Amino acid sequence: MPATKSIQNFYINEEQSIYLLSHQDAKKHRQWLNICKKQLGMLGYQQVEVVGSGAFGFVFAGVAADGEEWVFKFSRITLAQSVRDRLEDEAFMLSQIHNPMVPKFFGFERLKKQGILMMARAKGEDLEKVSLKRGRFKPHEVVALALKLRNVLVDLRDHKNGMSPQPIVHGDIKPSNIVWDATSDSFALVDWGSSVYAQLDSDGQPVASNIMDLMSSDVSHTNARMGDVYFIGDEQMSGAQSSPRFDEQGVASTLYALASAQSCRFGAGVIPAASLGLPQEFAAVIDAMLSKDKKTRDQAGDYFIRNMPTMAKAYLPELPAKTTKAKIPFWLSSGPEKPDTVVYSSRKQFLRRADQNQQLRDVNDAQLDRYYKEFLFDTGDTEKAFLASISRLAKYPVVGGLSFHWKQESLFVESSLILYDESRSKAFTDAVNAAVMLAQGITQKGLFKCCLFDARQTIQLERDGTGAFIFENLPKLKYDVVDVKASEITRPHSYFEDGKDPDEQLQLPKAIIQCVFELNQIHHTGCIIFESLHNRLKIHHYYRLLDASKEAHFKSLLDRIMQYAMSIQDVGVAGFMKLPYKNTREFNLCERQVDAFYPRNPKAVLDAKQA
Ligand SMILES: Nc1ncnc2c1ncn2[C@@H]1O[C@H](COP(=O)(O)OP(=O)(O)OP(=O)(O)O)[C@@H](O)[C@H]1O
Repeated sequence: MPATKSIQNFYINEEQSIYLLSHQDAKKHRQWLNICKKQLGMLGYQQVEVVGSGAFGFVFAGVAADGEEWVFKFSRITLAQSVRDRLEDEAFMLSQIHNPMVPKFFGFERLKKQGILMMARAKGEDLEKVSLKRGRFKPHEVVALALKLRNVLVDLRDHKNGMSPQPIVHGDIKPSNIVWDATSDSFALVDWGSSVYAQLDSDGQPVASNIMDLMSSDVSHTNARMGDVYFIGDEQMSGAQSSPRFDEQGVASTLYALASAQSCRFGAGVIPAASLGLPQEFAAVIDAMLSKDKKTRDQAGDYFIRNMPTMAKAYLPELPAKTTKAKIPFWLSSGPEKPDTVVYSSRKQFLRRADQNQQLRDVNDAQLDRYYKEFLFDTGDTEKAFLASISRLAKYPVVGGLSFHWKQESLFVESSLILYDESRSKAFTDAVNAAVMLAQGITQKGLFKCCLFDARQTIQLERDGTGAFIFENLPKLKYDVVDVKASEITRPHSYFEDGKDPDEQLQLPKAIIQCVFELNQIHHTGCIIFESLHNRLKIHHYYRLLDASKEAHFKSLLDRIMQYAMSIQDVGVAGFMKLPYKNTREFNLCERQVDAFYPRNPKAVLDAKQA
């Protein structure tokens, strides 16, 4: 497609809420997205839209003049050249695969440093998005998907170069890389950026598909690429030679994540597949595929490939849905605009504790978020799964706070969560429950807290050359008012006073602390985080006043906090969170959730229900 030559100067920013970028960066980011859209429009593509973004790129879609739907994948220009070159490798692998489950390759262009991969658009939505909307997938859905994925694995293993076997490894199978169309029930496997020709077959024997491989002296080295560390198996993680086993692992992780409403594989020790109401044989295979023991994993993988067609024939009618109760309460709220949720947590401290090799010691805050995935290596699986479950909560339009306190034999959870989309209640309940169950599986004593706020409301003030803040009118801290029954107001409520957080290095002016102390006398929930940088100050916050009679006082305190914030000179982060009641819920620690399988005789269950 030579016409793409006119697309120039693409720059894609780091992935974060656009509302947290500086005003200038946000403007640049929007401008670039608009340039992309406009350029694609000028090339004759219509209905151009952003359909996805990942760690490596940005994905646009548009409809060509002949009605065909195209996808354009741009690599992030901020990444190292070697990483950006992967887009060309991805284009090559995609061009090699001809499978109804893989989008057709259209072309690859390089414009200055910017690569653009063009391919057919897969119909539908990726399964991570579907999972966030629906919560736990139903047993028959998981089993049907398992059969489809098993068939893809077989196709990839059977790939040939002419007459010689040349198995392909996708290397990054996970929910967000599977696009599903509900109407036609069609699936597509996207993102071939980690794909390679397998070096070993599933029995661990070298694959010598061409003479070059045989002559290569480098056969002991891996050609494998890193997939998403939340989904790949142990061998791919540890740099073993590439083999079809990698994708078996991706498939097992994907099925597990969708069945359990999580965004990773690491929770399987605490919330095993055997506890998810799946058919017993199927659950056992998934748990064994996720096992720590290679032999068990491989045997289960073989069993999965061999027996999935039979397992998928089982009669799995949808059973009357039991309403799942949220283990911790949340409130529903509606508003004209949904929050763009960002989570701010004490996970750095939490991670540092689990970081035995002390690799995190020298990492500053901003970097830590970026390198977070890489630093997961030394953390325990359940801790990883717990942190991933908290990140999953932030994918919902929600504000609030959570505090998990592990003491002796119990876990205490204080919470205040407000969800701004009723249609997501069920899915959010599943996500919250997964977070609590994972927390129950953590044995180390300690405290973890997080605030979820709306990045759209974040106040940003730039400093001038002297360090003074630039503004015409001092922005105001916003709040909602919800008048709670008087009887509830008398209940004791907690304040965020658990000592100094080592992650919060910012020294706040005493006057601010005094105001926060006074605020604490008024019944409310909320959080405020001051993030002071050299050139600007960000104030993330949400406030919900629960005693309308105190509004005047409440408002004046918030105004005073803003005034005193103008004297912040120090650099760092500090914050306060206020939850409505102390120790909202107490849970037993629980190493592993109990077994729960799909009934052996579902008809009997249905008949009993009808009777
Ligand atoms: N051909 C396609 N058709 C439809 N949607 C697509 C297609 N390719 C990508 N997408 C969408 O774009 C998203 C991001 O694409 P992709 O996974 O290729 O990017 P990435 O930067 O490599 O992501 P990651 O960091 O997750 O590896 C996908 O999750 C999917 O929703």
